[in-house]
Amino acid sequence: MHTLGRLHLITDTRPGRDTLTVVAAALRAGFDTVQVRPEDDVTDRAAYELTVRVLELCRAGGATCLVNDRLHVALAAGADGGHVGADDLPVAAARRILGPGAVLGATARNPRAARQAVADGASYLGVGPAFATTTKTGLPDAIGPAGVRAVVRAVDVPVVAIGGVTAARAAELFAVGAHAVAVVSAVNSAVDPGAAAAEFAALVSR
Ligand SMILES: Cc1ncc(COP(=O)(O)OP(=O)(O)O)c(N)n1
Ligand SMILES: Cc1ncsc1CCOP(=O)(O)O
Ligand SMILES: [Mg+2]
Repeated sequence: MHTLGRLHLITDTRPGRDTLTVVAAALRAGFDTVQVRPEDDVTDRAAYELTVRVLELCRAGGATCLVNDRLHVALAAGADGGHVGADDLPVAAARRILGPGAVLGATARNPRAARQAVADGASYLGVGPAFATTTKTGLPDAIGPAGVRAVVRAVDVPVVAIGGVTAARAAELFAVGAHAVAVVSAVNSAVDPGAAAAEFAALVSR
């Protein structure tokens, strides 16, 4: 039984987004994990202040709070852990920084990379892009549910499927063994983020 949540909201700090309002609405709807993911042009000070505010919301809602890339911000704010990918600190170094008890996610797109990330200390894997997305540039082609399944079969830590995930497509990912889904635009860019989040929540409460 995994204690990691099944619905991960990733913050969207791009201009025009009301990050904290979306986080609050998603938590009310049933999201159980928030990953603070400041864009690269966001200062550490602003990233820290955002994390402190998100963490308050997560604590009030019993949710887990993770920070993407900036592990010093995660530690300084007292978040539950962090997430690293190929351009970030290596997984083993991230584990040394966060300590043995923290949640540590690592991006992995194939079974070999997945096994290595787990050996290096990852407690969950972010796997994708599951489907095409425009939220992050420079990504490889989508791996689809079959690619997610290949990673699920290779490791014994929770797999969090990411990339182009909508409520309509999430069921396919759960069906191949993904423990969780992580979403940016499906909730942050929705006209009604709370309603969009509720559609995801309905999938996991069945
Ligand atoms: C759950 C989850 N999976 C994958 C990622 C992507 O991390 P990374 O490859 O380091 O890319 P950036 O998000 O840092 O641009 C993630 N953040 N979360
Ligand atoms: C950060 C990241 N890593 C792989 S896909 C992705 C972005 C996911 O965003 P969306 O849910 O809008 O497709
Ligand atoms: Mg990263």
